[in-house]
Amino acid sequence: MATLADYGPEVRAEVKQVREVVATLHEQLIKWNLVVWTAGNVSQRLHTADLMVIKPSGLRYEYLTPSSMVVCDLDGNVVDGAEAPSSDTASHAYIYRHMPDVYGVVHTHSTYATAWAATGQNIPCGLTMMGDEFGGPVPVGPFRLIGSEAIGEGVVETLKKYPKSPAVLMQNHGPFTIGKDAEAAVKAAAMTEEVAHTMWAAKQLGDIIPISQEDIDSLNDRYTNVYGQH
Ligand SMILES: O=C(CO)[C@@H](O)[C@H](O)COP(=O)(O)O
Repeated sequence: MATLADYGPEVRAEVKQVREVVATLHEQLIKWNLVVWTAGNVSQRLHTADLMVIKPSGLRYEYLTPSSMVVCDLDGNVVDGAEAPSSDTASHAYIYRHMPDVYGVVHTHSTYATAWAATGQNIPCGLTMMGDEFGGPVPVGPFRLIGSEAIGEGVVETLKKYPKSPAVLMQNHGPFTIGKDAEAAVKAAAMTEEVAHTMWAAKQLGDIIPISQEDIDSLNDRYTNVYGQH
């Protein structure tokens, strides 16, 4: 099995940088109230080699450091790190192998998104923000047991049906989000929780007013191509 020493200086330099990024982004999961105790995980794929950096399993967030992040290949084998990698490593690896534009994956158990997952309901697209961020509803994925690539398969198969969504609510489990890097996937996790909360509150008040698909597409197009600094 390869070790990090088998890779060149460019790869080792990227590993160092990505370890820092991934360790620091776990602080954002706490800041946005997306995880409790040791639940949840962040990973980022490298550009210089078929490797990813992921959280160690079951370590409390306050003990996470760049050096405790685990480097794995895209089959989930450990290439560098003293700790055992996240329980969801094989699923993150599956997503990277099957979605070549994805360089960040995040899993949380954020409260409202996970409540929708427990009921097996898509979050309906009733907010302009959802048109922007998700291009439609936030979809529910199938129930899958933890510990293999089965969750990753469920995420990928669900996103084939909802290609604009950066999030899947795995049934009875919680959100898995993707992005062009780990920061984008963390943002998607925060946005998922925000809309899950608002749409839950809206349901308590009455019926959701749907937004037409044409308007959703227009919102998503503007947000993707015009919004922000270009
Ligand atoms: O729910 C799950 C497993 O999918 C995880 O979020 C655990 O709660 C945290 O697992 P580690 O990443 O610490 O192994």
